[in-house]
Amino acid sequence: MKKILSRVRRAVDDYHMIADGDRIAVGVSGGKDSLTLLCALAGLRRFYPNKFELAAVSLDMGYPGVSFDGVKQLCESLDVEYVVRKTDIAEVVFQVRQETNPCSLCAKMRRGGVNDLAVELGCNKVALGHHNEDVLETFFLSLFYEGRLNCFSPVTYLSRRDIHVIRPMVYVPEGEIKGYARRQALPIVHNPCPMDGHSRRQDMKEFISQKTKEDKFFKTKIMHAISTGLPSWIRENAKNREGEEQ
Ligand SMILES: Nc1ncnc2c1ncn2[C@@H]1O[C@H](COP(=O)(O)OP(=O)(O)OP(=O)(O)O)[C@@H](O)[C@H]1O
Repeated sequence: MKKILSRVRRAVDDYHMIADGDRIAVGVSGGKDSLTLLCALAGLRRFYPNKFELAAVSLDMGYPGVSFDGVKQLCESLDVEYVVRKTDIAEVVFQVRQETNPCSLCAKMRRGGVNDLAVELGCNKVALGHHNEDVLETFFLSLFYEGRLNCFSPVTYLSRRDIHVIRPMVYVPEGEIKGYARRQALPIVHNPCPMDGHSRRQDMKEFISQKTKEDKFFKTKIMHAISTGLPSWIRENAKNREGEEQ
C-alpha cells in the first residue's frame, strides 16, 4: 500500500483534490480498483494535512446473487460509513432499452446514481477508482473512435449538483492494484455484466499492452502527452477548472 499511497498522494497534491473539511463519497463498485481506492483514502485520512471525512457508496445494479456483505465488513474495519442502494440499471439497459451500446448508458446511469447518493449523504466530493491504464484506454478510445484528443480529468466540477469528482488513482498502474487486492484478499464483488471483457475498451487494453511490449516507455510517453497537452490535465489550468459531466 505504501507505493499506491504515495502515488495517490502525489495525484491529490498535483491536482488539489482534497481540501480541509471535505466530505468525500467513494464510489465502490466492489471491483478491485474502487476497493483499493477506498483503502488508500482511508490510509491517507490518517496523516494528510487537510482533514477530510469519508463515506462509501455502492449502487447495486440489480443482478441476482450479488452481495456487498464483504464490502460492508471492510468499511466497518476502516471505520467508513457505507450505503448500498438497490437500482434496476441492469434491467433498464439490457431488457427495457435493449441498447446496442449498453456500456455508455450504463456508465451514465451509474455516474448519476453515485452522484445523487453522495449529495444525499452530504458529501461535496465523489472519488472514483480510475487508474493509470483507464486514463490511457479512455484517451485512445476518444482518439480512435471519436477522432478527438480527450480524456476524463483528474478533477471535474459538476455545477448542477455542486460537487467535485476526483480520481486519486490516475497515477497508479493497474498491476499494483491487482497485486494489492490479491495480497490483502479484498472482498471483490463478482461482476456478472455480460459485456465484461467484450467492449472496445478491451481492444484498447490489448493495443496498449502490445505497444508496451514494443516500447517499455510507451505508457510514460502517452501520460506525458496527456498531462502536458490536454487543457484539463495541465496543472495550472486544472486548479480552478470547471467541467461538466453527467
Ligand atoms: N455500481 C457502482 N457503485 C458505486 N460506484 C461505482 C459503481 N460502478 C462504478 N463505480 C465507480 O466508478 C469507477 C469507474 O467505473 P468502472 O466500471 O470503469 O470501474 P472499473 O474500472 O471496473 O473499477 P472497479 O474495479 O472498481 O469496478 C469505479 O472505480 C467506481 O469508483
